[in-house]
Amino acid sequence: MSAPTDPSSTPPDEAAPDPGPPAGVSRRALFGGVAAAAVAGTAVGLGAGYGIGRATAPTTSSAAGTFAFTGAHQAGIVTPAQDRLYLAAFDVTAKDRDDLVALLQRWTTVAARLTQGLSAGPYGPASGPYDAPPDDTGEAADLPPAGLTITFGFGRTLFRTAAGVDRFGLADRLPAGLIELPHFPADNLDPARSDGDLVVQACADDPQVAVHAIRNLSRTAFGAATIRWTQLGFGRTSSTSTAQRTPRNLFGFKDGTANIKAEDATAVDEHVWVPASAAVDDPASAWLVGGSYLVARRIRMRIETWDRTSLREQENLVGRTKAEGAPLSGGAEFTEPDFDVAGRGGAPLIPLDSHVRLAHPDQNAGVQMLRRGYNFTDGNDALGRLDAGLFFLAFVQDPRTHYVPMQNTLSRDDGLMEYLEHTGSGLFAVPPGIPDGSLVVGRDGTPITTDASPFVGQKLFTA
Ligand SMILES: C=CC1=C(C)c2cc3[nH]c(cc4nc(cc5[nH]c(cc1n2)c(C)c5CCC(=O)O)C(CCC(=O)O)=C4C)c(C)c3C=C
Ligand SMILES: [Fe+2]
Repeated sequence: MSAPTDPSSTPPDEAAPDPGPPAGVSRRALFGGVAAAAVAGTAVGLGAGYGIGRATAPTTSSAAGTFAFTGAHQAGIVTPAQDRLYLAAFDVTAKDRDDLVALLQRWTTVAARLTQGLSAGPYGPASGPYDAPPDDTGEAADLPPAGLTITFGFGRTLFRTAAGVDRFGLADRLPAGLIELPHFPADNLDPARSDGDLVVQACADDPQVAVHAIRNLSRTAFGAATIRWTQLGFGRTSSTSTAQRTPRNLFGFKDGTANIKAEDATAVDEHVWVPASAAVDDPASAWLVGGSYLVARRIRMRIETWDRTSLREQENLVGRTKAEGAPLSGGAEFTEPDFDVAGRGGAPLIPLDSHVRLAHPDQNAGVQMLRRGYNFTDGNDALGRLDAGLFFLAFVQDPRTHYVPMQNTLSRDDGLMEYLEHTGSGLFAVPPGIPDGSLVVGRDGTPITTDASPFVGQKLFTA
């Protein structure tokens, strides 16, 4: 048993900000783990001042596996999709605006620490006052940061409850795009897997790191917010960078081929970030400029039926080959589909009810979305069928133009729908990032936040 720590002692990493370089102390410092030169992936490039920052292009320290927490946009959107997801939607129980702000401040501090490979609190899992619970739960103590990103979003009910109550004085800040999603044909949504006042998306290359993040944020929310629903995901179903290979979904098809890639700055600007012009028409959304909207849909896939479907039918439903992911009109994976090419019988090679035809920008007024979904399996039903599918996540500039029309088309006409059932749903406004250099770190590389520090979504309360 280790010796009790003097409760009156200063937490190890809460010394005054220091202009010297981060000393490379571990998040798991007390277990002698990974060096939190983690912060180095970004801080080294920033020089004196040591803001925890991100350059325009997403940066990571390959050695430490960290993504910067700050930047114009939150990490976890255009940063390369990691292999694992743990997402949690929360209901806010805080009674007033100040308590809500305090929660977001605490979350900002913890997220800044965790993403940089530090423990949730300054003492870590096995130190601090002996008669108090440790300030970190400990299950990630010996693990590397695993590229952890934590992304926060706000649901419509944060601004106005379903009954129309403005709990936090935010009703006049409800962005016009944060709509109540309509009922789509064949939706079978479970309210217990839908909506929420707040959402936290934790992505990492190690599931334990992602779970640790949500657990510690949930713990930090005690008395102010409770978990409403969660979703674990594995095997990302999209690539968000040209450097990534295209993964496969549970139907066995490559997924993410035609996704927006981070390197395509024009497409990202045009389809992902909320532009300044949005605030001209809708001043309530001014705080969201530089942010995005997150659409989350839990889509159960009828795996057993699919597995009894011929390869020909599978390919026709998707509109691409199963092996390579090439369009049925010919070429290789990244060849543009040609929807006009017809087969010998005169029918189009890419069927009219195929998924890629109906989801293609040509059929959707040119809109694109940044898909960032994950596979899931959540056990089985009473008939022994897997409760498995695709947890569809997409970041879009405006769900009214970039999601709802496409989902209506797919739900109505997509042949794939026979094999799908939408069982959960959420729409969240994702605020922009915290400016580079605005969170200070101390000598040991630890973020030091005060009541005056910026916090995620701050503009919602001030702008
Ligand atoms: C509303 C948007 C979409 C939902 C919901 C959706 C569900 C879904 N998709 C697949 C499998 C594939 N989707 C593919 C492409 C694709 N899908 C969407 C949108 C939604 N998918 C778009 C915008 C695109 C790109 C279309 C294009 O520009 O060509 C593909 C092909 C490979 C790829 O480009 O990613 C597959 C395969 C499943 C299984 C699914 C629900 C469970
Ligand atoms: Fe799709």
